[in-house]
Amino acid sequence: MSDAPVIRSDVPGSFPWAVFHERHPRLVRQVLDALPYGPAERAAVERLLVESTTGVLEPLGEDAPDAAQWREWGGLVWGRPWGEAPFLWAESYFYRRLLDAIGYFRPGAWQGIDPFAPFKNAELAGVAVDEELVALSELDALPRTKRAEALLSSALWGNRADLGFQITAGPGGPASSGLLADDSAVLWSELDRAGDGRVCVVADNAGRELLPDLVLIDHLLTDGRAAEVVLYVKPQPYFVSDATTADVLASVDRLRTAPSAAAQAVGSRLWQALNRGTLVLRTHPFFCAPLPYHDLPADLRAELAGAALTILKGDLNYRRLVGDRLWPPTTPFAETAGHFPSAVAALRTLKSDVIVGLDAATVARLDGTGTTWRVDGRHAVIQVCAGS
Ligand SMILES: O=P(O)(O)OC[C@@]1(O)O[C@H](CO)[C@@H](O)[C@@H]1O
Repeated sequence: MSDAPVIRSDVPGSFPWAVFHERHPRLVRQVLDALPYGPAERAAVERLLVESTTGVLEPLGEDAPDAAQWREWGGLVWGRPWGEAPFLWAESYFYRRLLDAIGYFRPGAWQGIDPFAPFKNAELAGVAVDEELVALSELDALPRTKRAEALLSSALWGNRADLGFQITAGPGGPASSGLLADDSAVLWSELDRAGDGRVCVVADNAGRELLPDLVLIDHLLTDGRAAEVVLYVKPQPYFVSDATTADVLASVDRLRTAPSAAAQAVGSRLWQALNRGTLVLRTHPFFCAPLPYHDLPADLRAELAGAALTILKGDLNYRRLVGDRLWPPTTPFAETAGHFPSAVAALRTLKSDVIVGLDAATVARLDGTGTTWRVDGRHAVIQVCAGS
């Protein structure tokens, strides 16, 4: 076990503290403004905000379908201030309790209604998406290697389009300033080595991140880099814009009806791939669990073990892969990701304190800038832990 400190949200002024005390209050206002929830839901959401900033962790009611599971996942945290729980745990539980507050799992009018759908829909409908999809037609003219690089890059930087992050950083966030680690050559060689195996993609955000992810998946399938792609999505709304099955369907539809022949062709091929079973959508409750991937349950571990490569998208998946700890940033990536059941690639823009696999000169340069480089979304990594 590592002795790197587990990140918590009880240090005023820290990034995790700001998530609870600045990001969540804004998020809650936006959720309550976006849908006409009644007095009971509104009061429950307000109570959650007070509990999660100044109160102690209360378990789910016994009538919740996953109450027993969460009691077990919580272990000794119940009755403790939220900030004393691991940040990863507490943040995940916040989203579960938000669904509880708005009646997502309770029989009634709000059952199954995604509280984040208004934001996701607005993003998907935006003209910026049309412009991005029109640009797809330029890719056909590129040589194979350049096309693959461009698709990987847009799937990577698409991770900035995370609606939770934008609540505090503003739309689009600051301009990007580059890759801090780039194992993309290893990623492509892992795919080539595996020939026509199965590639798993663990999705992150819907909308402007999922669209380039889907275009990359189409490339893997049509370019002979994967015989089958399994796309894992969340079983329920989570971390604001995380993709669910409904979001994948909306994105495929957006592609098929886009004002760009190239985008329409991608959308049609993905539809056919779903029909044929070369593209498979899957989910698992563990994708909304408050735990690191080190604790993968046996069934999901076995499923992922069969992959030639698993691509994990985004910041939260990165935190779950390497462990949500204040690692020395020069800790080798393989030391923290080697437990994963298949070769694994992380495509992540930096939006939280966790980082590994950097060289000392890069860390010194970034620290010397005096910026919030670990959390401001301007930097990214492509890190790969190859299979044996
Ligand atoms: O996983 P994603 O969408 O890339 O990022 C999730 C995120 O916005 O939420 C967490 C803080 O709330 C951080 O891990 C990160 O900033």
